[in-house]
Amino acid sequence: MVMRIVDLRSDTVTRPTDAMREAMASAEVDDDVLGYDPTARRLEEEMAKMMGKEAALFVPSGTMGNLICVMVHCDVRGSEVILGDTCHIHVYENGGISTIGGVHPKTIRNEEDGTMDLVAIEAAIRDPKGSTFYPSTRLICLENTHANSGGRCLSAEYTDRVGEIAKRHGLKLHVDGARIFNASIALDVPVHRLVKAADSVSVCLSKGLGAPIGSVIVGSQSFIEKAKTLRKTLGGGMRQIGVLCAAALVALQENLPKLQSDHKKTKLLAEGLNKMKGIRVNVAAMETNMIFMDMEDGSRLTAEKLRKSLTEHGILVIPENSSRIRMVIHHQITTSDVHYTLSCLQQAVQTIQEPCQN
Ligand SMILES: Cc1ncc(COP(=O)(O)O)c(C=O)c1O
Ligand SMILES: C[C@@H](O)[C@H](N)C(=O)O
Repeated sequence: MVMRIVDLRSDTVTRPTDAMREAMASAEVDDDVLGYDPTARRLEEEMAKMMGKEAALFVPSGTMGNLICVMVHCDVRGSEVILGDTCHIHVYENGGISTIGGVHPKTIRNEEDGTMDLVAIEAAIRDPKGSTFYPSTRLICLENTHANSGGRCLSAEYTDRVGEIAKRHGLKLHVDGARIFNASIALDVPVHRLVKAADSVSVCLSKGLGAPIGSVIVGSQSFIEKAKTLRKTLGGGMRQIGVLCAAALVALQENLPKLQSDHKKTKLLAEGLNKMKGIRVNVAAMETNMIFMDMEDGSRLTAEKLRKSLTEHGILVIPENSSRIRMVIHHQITTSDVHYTLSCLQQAVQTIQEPCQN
């Protein structure tokens, strides 16, 4: 029996559309190491223009995009980067900025809305006079949207303020913009305005945009030239990458306009979940395409029990911890999938909480 699958694990799970596969098959390609791949060049020019930066570079993943950006900015031994304690670079990238980049992380608590307190940022900057003992601060990293706070958006004004702090202290600013397009749509602010203060941005093509692979980093011409060399050093120099970039160009065309509806489906799901006994969702905080669904104390509900029950109905989710499940909406989740998820979850909640009545 073919089971209905509703994959809410992440927005990284989308399958390439037929249009993407056709574009991949017919992509114009060349060797992007010996020269440049024409389709990659088209994507990079398009992304640089959209982000309001001089140049762009296709990279195999967001993790490599962030690593390259941090390493280009922090190219002096003993460098330190200020970043959030729950940001992706610090939590999910295997400590690559340290193990490979030799860069020291200085974490600051991420607030519930994904920001870091501006006073705390400035206070964390090392005093250059203390260089006998201290690493030297060279970079501040932000993440927009901020995944571990549930896809919360950082405003352009907040990013500008962090940029002013960076400039005042001769530092650079990197934005992990894996889901920057979600922030742009949710805030109704063009992406180039959101990242105006940033010296570099890493943008995922493989998340809400639905491309099968890859990210693009953007920055100044000289920054991207250094980034290209470092990409090769890290083993990311790729040959006929037009096959991949062609899919990303289709994704920009096809799926960028769908992000608004992803957010609408997220709200529909969040509001439905929040009505269930023993379940809590901070609906107002679900600003983009992610939901954190919390189980109330004493509700007999656990993330594992609900995950197991949902999986039996073909609904795939990832628990954040024993009493929280994350659900991520993407363009291959339909409104009917949202209603199906709500009805399966209602049934599971009922069964777990009132076993004797079933
Ligand atoms: C905020 C954020 N930054 C960076 C990444 C890394 O992207 P990738 O999985 O392509 O390495 C992810 C997740 O995938 C992410 O959620
Ligand atoms: C887990 C993390 O690496 C991924 N970016 C996600 O949000 O699914």
